[in-house]
Order: sequence, then structure tokens, then C-alpha cells
Amino acid sequence: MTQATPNLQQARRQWLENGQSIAGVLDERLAQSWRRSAQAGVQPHDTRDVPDPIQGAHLNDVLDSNAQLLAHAKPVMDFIYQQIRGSHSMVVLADAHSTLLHTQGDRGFLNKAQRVALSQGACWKEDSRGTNAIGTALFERIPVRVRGGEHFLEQNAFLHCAAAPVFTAQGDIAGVIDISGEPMVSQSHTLGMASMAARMIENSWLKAAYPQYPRVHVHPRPEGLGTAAEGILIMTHDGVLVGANHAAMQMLRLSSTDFFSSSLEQRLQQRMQQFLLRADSAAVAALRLPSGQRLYVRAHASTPTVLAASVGSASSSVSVDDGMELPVANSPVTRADASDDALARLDVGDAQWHSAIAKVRRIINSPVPLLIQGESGVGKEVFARAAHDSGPRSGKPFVAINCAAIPESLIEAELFGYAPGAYTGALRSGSLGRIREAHGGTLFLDEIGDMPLGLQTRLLRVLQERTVTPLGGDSVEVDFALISATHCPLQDAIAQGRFRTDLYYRINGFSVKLPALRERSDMAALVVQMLKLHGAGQQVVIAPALWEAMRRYVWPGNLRQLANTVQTACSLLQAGETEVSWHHLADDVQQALLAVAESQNQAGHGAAAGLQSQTSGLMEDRGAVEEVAARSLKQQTLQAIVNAMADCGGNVSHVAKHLGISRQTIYRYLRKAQLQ
Ligand SMILES: Nc1ncnc2c1ncn2[C@@H]1O[C@H](COP(=O)(O)OP(=O)(O)OP(=O)(O)O)[C@@H](O)[C@H]1O
Repeated sequence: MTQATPNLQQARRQWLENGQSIAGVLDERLAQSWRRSAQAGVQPHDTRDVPDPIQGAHLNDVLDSNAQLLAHAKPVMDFIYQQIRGSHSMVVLADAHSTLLHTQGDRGFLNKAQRVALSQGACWKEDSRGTNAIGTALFERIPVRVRGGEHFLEQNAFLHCAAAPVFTAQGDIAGVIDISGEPMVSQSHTLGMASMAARMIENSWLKAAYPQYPRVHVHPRPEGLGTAAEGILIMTHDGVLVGANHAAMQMLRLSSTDFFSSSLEQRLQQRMQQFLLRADSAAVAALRLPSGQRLYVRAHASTPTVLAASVGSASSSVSVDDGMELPVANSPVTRADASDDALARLDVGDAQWHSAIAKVRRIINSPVPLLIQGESGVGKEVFARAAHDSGPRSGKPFVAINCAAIPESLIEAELFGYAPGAYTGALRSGSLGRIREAHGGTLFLDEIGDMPLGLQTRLLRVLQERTVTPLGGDSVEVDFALISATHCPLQDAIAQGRFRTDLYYRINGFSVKLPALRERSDMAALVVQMLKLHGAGQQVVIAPALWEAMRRYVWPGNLRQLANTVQTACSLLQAGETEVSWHHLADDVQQALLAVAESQNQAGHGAAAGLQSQTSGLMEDRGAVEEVAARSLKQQTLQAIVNAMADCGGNVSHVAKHLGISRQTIYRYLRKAQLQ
């Protein structure tokens, strides 16, 4: 423990018991974190509410969803560990929700860390573990060092930790890298090492994620190019910015809304595309930004001949700062990335979503039945349609049936059809039935877990024999690709005797899980797409404070809720208005997002500053503003838990899995809700 620890313990006790000020006792940012920890109900001595590490299938799911992060982080962790080996320390990688994915360290220290659950599967979120480098760095989105007694939980006072967030290509948090150890490694350079490790992971991931697109490397000094500190920007062949590392975002003051909308040329006010036509990636040019800042730039044109897409009649040279002349090729317009089908159009930047698409492409030309899992509204049907449109059956029917929406008495006739006059009230001409309507194309069975048991037996027969027997008629051959979807694990329904095991294996030739919106790293790209779709040809943007709240909201209704929100907002814009703001939202969404913004505001963040003045007129009564402010992120989480409990028939394990939180957290929320 450090010398400071007893003083800090005493200061914390006096602050908690008598409200004595902690200002000056510790860094203001950590003091804010202590306040948040106390507000979240974390008890410095009592660790009963600390969730247990996740294990087994749940852990595997989390590792799968972070496969890209892990793949790029492990070599960097090896490298960092080589630097600190033997110093009673460890390197830790956690995901964006503070769940530990991988640890590497000295055996003795790993054992010690295990005692406070600094181990794989454990969650180190600030609101359950109190102030700690991993959870606090994720909350603050900046590198954070927490030494000894600065930890909120007393049991963590032996740890000295430095953590830095790792950002995705569009500026969202992907995870965090942390170096933890005993006081002897707690020199200031551990924070620098963690930050450098984060940059190395981002750079490796960014370069691998978009091999088909050209890259621009930038740094304020020429010798900074090629180092871990350089900025890297990725752009499409027609100049649209699709990704950047954190360094580039800071150098160019980019925000996540700049991706997929503004072109690099707009941002740099230089003829970057022409510059990129250079095949020689060794050349360095100097650019001066509109702000006067000078940047040195090197292009890495992966496929030099394809870069002329939007340049059109490129001139033979382009002049940049320092009088450098860059030769420009007049290349034919071709695309390196031929894949522009429906699935590719859904692939706007999220790694999990990208991996689901890549997996489905592997079976798209085969008769393997596909099972899509994911919460309600994540886009399962949209994904299924895109798989159909991108496969060999495109142009043939895509027939979607929601098994939960058709009354049990009608579903049989609806699916299998009936012969003329088969029953009273039936159409005289008979009915083909939805399965036969799908002949040649794709049958999409949504909410298949809700299909009545008797019908499951008949569906199984159809799948085995590839024939349909309409009510009162003879069997007819059918040929269709099958895609099914479910928002709850079918194993549950099997365990409860509500779903046939043999049918499960028939429909689950291959399964993909689509992430919830709150787990996706490409929300900015999705919103930009939606704004384009509903913006009636105008370049519509979102007010910064509102956007900050949207990014932090949990979106229990997923893409459906987000798409409705954007569409409603766009339709409420007055003629000539191009910025979506709070008063363009439906009441319920507005309240939820205002609560997010206010909770941020109270937590000392500037993003939502001035919120009240922005909303005056919207809510004239100060009491109403306070009432909204009182609804915290916790209430949204509680709402998401309650909704998921209803969806999953009260099965806490499945709710935990769906929401990516521990069972203990769910019980804690429900217990608190009951006490209210
Ligand atoms: N990629 C997307 N871009 C924009 N909006 C989308 C996208 N995917 C889905 N949506 C929106 O979300 C809505 C819900 O999508 P979809 O019906 O595919 O979800 P689902 O997971 O099948 O939902 P449920 O489980 O409730 O049937 C769509 O109607 C659309 O408005």
C-alpha cells in the first residue's frame, strides 16, 4: 500500500459519514468518480453486490463478440508484458462493458489479483466496483491511473492500476487495456504504456479492418509518421471518410458524426483524393489545415489504380503546402470492392455485425437452414431479407411469417394452405398457403419459438420430406430456403417442453447472433444512413448534446426504436430546418434522452452543459426539468431489464445473457425496484 492509503481511507470515511469535503484529498476527476460510486450504492467495505465472474457459454459469447479486439490486443499484451515481467504486475484487457476478456501476468500476482476477482469474466464497471482504472477509464473515455487507496473499495487498495480506452474505427469505445501491479510498478510511465498499447491495438485493427480502402497517415511532425502516435484515416474510393484512429480524430477534431458523411477532402480542405492517387507510399507531403495547423501526410494507397473514382478529370499535378508537387495519374474508374449487395449495404462498421455477414456469406449458396438470434428490433428480418437478396434465390419470393402474431387456430391454414371448400368459411378457390408461396425463394419464420407444438410436428415433416399437404388436399413438392429467427434461446423452450429438439436441429443448420444496438460500434453510421433516408434530400444533422445522449442511451427497442426516432424527428423538421434537436422527438424518447443528458451533466460532463437553456420553452416549468433529471440511467437499465424479463418469460439467466450484465446486477436492480 502507498503512504497515502491510510489518509485516503480516513478521508473517505469522514466524507461518507460526516460529509467532510474530499476536495484536495485526491485528484478532482477521481473525486467525481468517488461521488458516482457512492451514488451508485457501492459500499467501500461491503462487496456483496459485486457480480461474480461470468463463465461457460456466457463467457464464450462475450469472447466471441470481442474476437477482433482480442485478436489485435493479444500481440500487444505480449509486448507490454515483456516490459513489466517480474515486477509483480499484469496486463488486462476488458471489453466496452468492463468485462475482463484476457489477463497476462506474473503468476504470484495473478493469484493475488484473483482474490479480488481481477480475472477473466469479472466485470469492473465503476457502478459496481467503485472507482477503478478500468471502469473509470471507460466512463471518462480517457486514460486513468488509480493508485492504492484511491480505489473506492478498500479491498482493492493493494492495486496500482493504469488503464486506457481502446476506440473503434468510428470513435466508439471497444474496450480498455490496463496495467495493474503492486506499488513498485506504479511509476508514471505505466499510464503512458497503457496509452501506447491502446494506440497499437487501434492501429493494428484499423489497418486490418479496411484492407480494400486507401489510408492516409498524418502527424504534426514528419518523423511521427509510422510511429504508434500517428493518425490514420480510412476513406472510400470516392473520398468518404469511413474510419480513423483516436489520434487522427484528435488531430483533426473529428467526431463520430463525421464518418460516412463528410469527405476527407471537406475536412482537410485539400485535394486529398488526388494526393492519394500517388502509388508511392514513401512520399510525405505537408498540408496546412484551415485552422493554420500544419500536418505531414503520407498516403497508403492499397490499390493505386482504383483511386480515381470521384476525382473525374484529375489534373496532372496538385499543389500542396511547401510548394511540393505531387504527380497525379489519370486512372480508369474501377472499384476494388465488388461486393455491393444487400448484405454489404448493412455492413456499416460494427465488428460483430460484420462477422455475422461474413459467416452467412459462407452458406448463402448452400441449402443449410439459417437461424438468426437477437433481441427484438435488432434487425433480424432486415438481415434475413438481405441474405435472401444477396443469394441465388434473389428475385424469387421472400415470404415472412411471424409465428407469434397469427392466432393458433389460423396458423395451420395460413402456413399449409387448404383445398377448395376444405372448411366452412374457407375461400372457394382454396389457398396456396405461405409455404408454397415461398416456392423457389425463401421462407422466413420469425419468432419460431412461439410456434404451437402440433404445428412444429407438421413443419418438421415438411422440412424432412420437402412436400406440403394442404388441408383437405394432396401433398405437393416445395423448394425453399429456410431462415428462422428467435429473440429468446430455443434451448429454454426445449427444456420447458415447448419446442421439439428434432425441429431445433433441422432449423439450426447454422446460427448467427445479431448484437443489440447498445453493443454496436457503428451507431453513427446507422444514424447518418437514416438521416439520409428521411432527410428529404437535405443534409440533416443532430444537435451535439442530443447526439451525446443518443450515444449513451441503452435503446431497449434497438434499431426499430432508433429508426422510428430518426424518422419522427425528420418529419417534424420545419421547412429549411436541418438540425434535429430535442423538440423534434416524441415525448417518451425525449424524456428518456433528457434523463441521459442530465445524468451526464450531473456527473460533471460538459457534453450536456446548457441543456436546460436549450430545453427552455420545451419545459418551462423548472419542476418538470427536475423531474426528468431525476430519471437516471439506472431507470433505463431497470426498464430494459423489465422488458427483457417479459420477453424471456422471467428467466434471469437469459435476461443476463441478452443484456450482457450479470445475474447479480439484475437481482440488485429488481430488489431496489421492489423497495421503491
Ligand atoms: N440496418 C438497418 N438500418 C436502418 N433501420 C433498420 C435496420 N435494420 C432494422 N431497421 C429498423 O428496425 C426495424 C426492425 O427491424 P426487424 O423487423 O428486422 O427487427 P427484428 O429483430 O426482426 O425484430 P422482431 O424480433 O421484433 O421481429 C425495421 O423495421 C427498421 O425500421
